[in-house]
Amino acid sequence: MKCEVRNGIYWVGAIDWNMRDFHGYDTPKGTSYNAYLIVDEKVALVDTVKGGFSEEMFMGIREHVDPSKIDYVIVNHLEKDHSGALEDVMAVAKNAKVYCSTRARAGLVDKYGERWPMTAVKTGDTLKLGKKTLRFIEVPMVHWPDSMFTYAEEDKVLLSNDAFGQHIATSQRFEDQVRANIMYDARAYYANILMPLSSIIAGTLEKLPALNLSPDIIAPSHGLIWRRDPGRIVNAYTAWSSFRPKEEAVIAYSTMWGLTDMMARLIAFGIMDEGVDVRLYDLHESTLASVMTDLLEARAVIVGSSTQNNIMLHGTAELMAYLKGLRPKNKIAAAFGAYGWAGGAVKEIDDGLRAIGLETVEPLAFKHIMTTLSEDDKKKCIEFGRSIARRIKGGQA
Ligand SMILES: Cc1cc2nc3c(=O)[nH]c(=O)nc-3n(C[C@H](O)[C@H](O)[C@H](O)COP(=O)(O)O)c2cc1C
Repeated sequence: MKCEVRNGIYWVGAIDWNMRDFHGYDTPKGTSYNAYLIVDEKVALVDTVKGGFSEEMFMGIREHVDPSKIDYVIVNHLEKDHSGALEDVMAVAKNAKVYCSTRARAGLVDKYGERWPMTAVKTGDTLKLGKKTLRFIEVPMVHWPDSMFTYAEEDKVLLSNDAFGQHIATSQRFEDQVRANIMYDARAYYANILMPLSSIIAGTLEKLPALNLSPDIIAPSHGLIWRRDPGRIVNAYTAWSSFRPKEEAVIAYSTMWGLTDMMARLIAFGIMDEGVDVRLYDLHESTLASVMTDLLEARAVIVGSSTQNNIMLHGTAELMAYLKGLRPKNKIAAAFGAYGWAGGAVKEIDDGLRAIGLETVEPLAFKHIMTTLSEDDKKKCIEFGRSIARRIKGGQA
């Protein structure tokens, strides 16, 4: 498949239509591994693909050059979905030299030894290919300590590796060619992979103007390339990394016999009554990834579970572990749920939300052995939702 990104810069990646779980994050739409070939007097390959997809990448490369003619392989990131085919490339491109960050070099030496000539580069270092210049920008922890961007200076193409990506497999390569709203997929990717790195990402974004980067095209290592107004995705990252919230709430809960579900629905009514958007997820029916995608922009997260054997149900426990790792910030948080005798789940959730550092409100728990709520309890649920919504809007709870 031929795809020119701009002036001799080609997409030569692979499409993984069937990828459904990416290091534990649900990827219902699959993904792509984007490698880029830059053809000038010298030929550079920026990133490779996941192991097992080498032939698809070589087919793309052969559309433009004989793979043995590759002079440089730029490793923007060590992770196996990008460097998995490096060994295959180096076996064919016998004279190629590897360029990567110092940390990536250490990782490559660890795995492969000093098998190939490898040059460690730092921010501002350049590599001349002829008319084209590649500039390297280290971006540690966007996504791993070794991560790096490569900027094709004259063509204003930023090869951003894991930043600005989306997990989606499509027959098109550019975002402007796709009818679906890719911003949702970009948000899902950010929420489930990059959220815990937000303060570092915010700091990196602040530094970019001083580096004099003004990309016309942002070409990430997963999903579609941003060609139409790439500022949109940069602005979205600025908002996401600073946890700038919208007036929205997410309710996520688990239930055995439906009482906690009833509470959740009534809390949602209260939130809606105040004119605030809410989304509700039964955690035994929903993916954690979809919850996190909405939670990223929501001002409030309301987590529920009934008590089973003194603790929360496993669906909620999984969410709490997921939240702990992804470390959301700037959120109002509340716990709720039903129990039959001594309870335990709601306190456990409340303690967990506090430990994450969220702004918790007084939890709501009802003791009911039978799955029904009194009229008074129903009113309490609605008022619980209303008070959270008022807080979301910045007024008094
Ligand atoms: C298998 C099982 C174990 C339970 N364990 C506890 C428990 O340890 N402590 C408690 O207070 N209630 C316990 N309950 C009672 C439920 O928490 C109670 O019925 C609650 O109202 C159910 O809410 P739900 O319909 O949202 O699941 C248990 C119920 C079941 C079915």
